[in-house]
Amino acid sequence: MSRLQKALFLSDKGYADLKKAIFACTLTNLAMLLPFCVTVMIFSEILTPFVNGGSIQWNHIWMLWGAGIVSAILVFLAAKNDYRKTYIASYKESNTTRLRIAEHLRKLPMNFFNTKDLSELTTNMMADCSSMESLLSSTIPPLIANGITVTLTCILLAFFDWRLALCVFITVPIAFLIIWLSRNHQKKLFEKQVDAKLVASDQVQEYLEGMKIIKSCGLSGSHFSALDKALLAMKKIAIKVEMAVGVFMSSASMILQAGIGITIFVGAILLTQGQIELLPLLMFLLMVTRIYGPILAILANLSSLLNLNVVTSRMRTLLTTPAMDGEGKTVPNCDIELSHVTFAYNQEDVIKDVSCKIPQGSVTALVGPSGSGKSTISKLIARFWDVQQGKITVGGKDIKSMEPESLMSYMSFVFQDVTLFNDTVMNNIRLGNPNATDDQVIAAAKAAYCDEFVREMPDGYQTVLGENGSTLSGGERQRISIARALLKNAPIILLDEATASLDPENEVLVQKAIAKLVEGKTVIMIAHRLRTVVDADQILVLDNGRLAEYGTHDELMKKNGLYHKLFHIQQESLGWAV
Ligand SMILES: Nc1ncnc2c1ncn2[C@@H]1O[C@H](COP(=O)(O)OP(=O)(O)OP(=O)(O)O)[C@@H](O)[C@H]1O
Repeated sequence: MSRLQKALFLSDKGYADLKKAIFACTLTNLAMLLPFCVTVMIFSEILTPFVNGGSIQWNHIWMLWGAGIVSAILVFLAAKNDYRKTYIASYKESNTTRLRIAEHLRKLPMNFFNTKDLSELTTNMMADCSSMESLLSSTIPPLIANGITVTLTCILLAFFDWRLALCVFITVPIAFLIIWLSRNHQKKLFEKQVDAKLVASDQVQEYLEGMKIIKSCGLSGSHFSALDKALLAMKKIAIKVEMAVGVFMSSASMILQAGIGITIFVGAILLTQGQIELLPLLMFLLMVTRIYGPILAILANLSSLLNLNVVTSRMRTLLTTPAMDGEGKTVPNCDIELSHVTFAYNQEDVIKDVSCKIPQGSVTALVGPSGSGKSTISKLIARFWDVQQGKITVGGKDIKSMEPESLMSYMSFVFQDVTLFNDTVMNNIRLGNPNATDDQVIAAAKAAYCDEFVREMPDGYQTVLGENGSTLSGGERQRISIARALLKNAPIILLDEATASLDPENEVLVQKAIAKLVEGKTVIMIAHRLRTVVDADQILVLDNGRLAEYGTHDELMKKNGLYHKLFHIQQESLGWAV
């Protein structure tokens, strides 16, 4: 893999396309020299009689006109090919990169998402990929193509008159030096700009997410000062970047174009000394006016390329973060065992030396005070995170050795916060099993008591739910998630007491749906209300990350420990109901 391919995170196809784009762009640049050469030749035909005497050769001029038309057609064809090869290929490649990032994200452990927020990842996938897109389409191919064209023109001019050619290019190294020396300053500013954009998009997202609070507390936009500040900072740094780039580019451009003056001056001396004739000198000067455009384009593209690292560093961090690996294993049964499991999200252990067995086909309830680690245990069993000490096995196999996807095929979740996608009801339920037919989806929806409310929607199962299904009630969302789980028909069900915040009518429907879902399955249930767990086969009582006690409801009540205490507190609070 070449350094450029590595630096730009290009796929093999993307790199091959980039090489084709550079070639196509070079062809266009060379083709564009043709009409110019024809113009110079026509000019020379017209001027020759004035300088050397004689008459204008009209047949030559008409032939050159014909050549001009042919060269214009060639330019058109080359530009069309160039456009196809550069822009279309770069859009394809950035699409591939976005999919690659999405695919990689899916395989990353959840602790990666603890350190990144949503807007940073969105920026990674959208803005950084767009910057790469523009590097691939409008920076790298023109940079290399212009480099080749300028070198060829330089050789041509040197053949014509090496002394004048030297005058033309004498300012080029100085212009390059200015851009090169300014690179650190530009890079720092560019980094600040990228950070400011990130902070601003973070603030915009927070502002939109907090709209309910902003409205309910009567806060106007200007009161949301963090957003104000972030947008102002972004504006300021954008102006600074433009000013800095503008100053360096115009200085480089000014020094570069001083080469025309030097060439005219030296040309005039050579003319007076009789070392060059007037007509060749005029032709030379005409060609010189064309050379600085591509060199300036190289300088502009070079400064974008020098900031390549800033654009790619976040993408590099993301794509080089090791994914959760493992083999696509099958397990002989669904017995789950935790042995001496210890886990910390950051520094402090939140699960401490927990060991327990969850036999296949049993119902296990996880209970304990808030923050005791119930959700964490269920997420560790699903391998959202890897444990730091001890191990978790399913069917005797360490889940660390199992590919997350194959482990996930044994599990279904029903959590309180249901995620729905901006898609039809049918497709939202089908997520449980992408291969399910419409009839199977509808059967699962019926079993989860969704059918009735779905049919009342404007387009029934084809109704688009909108952003996270905001038009549905909590109970309806829950039932859709149960329909998904029913469709998946996984042998292990993880339930986060799903009915906690529902009204009685919805609670009955959801409970009935859950009863169908858990039939004959291995169930792990996070319970906040202890009256819902009295029939569980075993209850694991967690206290500050430790397994304080376990047993059936009756056994635990007899122990007179934490469970007994929590149960009584809840019974009493039920009596307080207003
Ligand atoms: N993503 C996270 N990053 C860092 N700390 C976390 C994260 N999720 C949970 N914690 C911390 O881990 C501890 C256990 O949290 P967990 O959610 O597992 O408890 P819980 O018993 O399910 O709580 P609750 O009943 O309130 O839902 C808590 O101290 C919590 O603050």
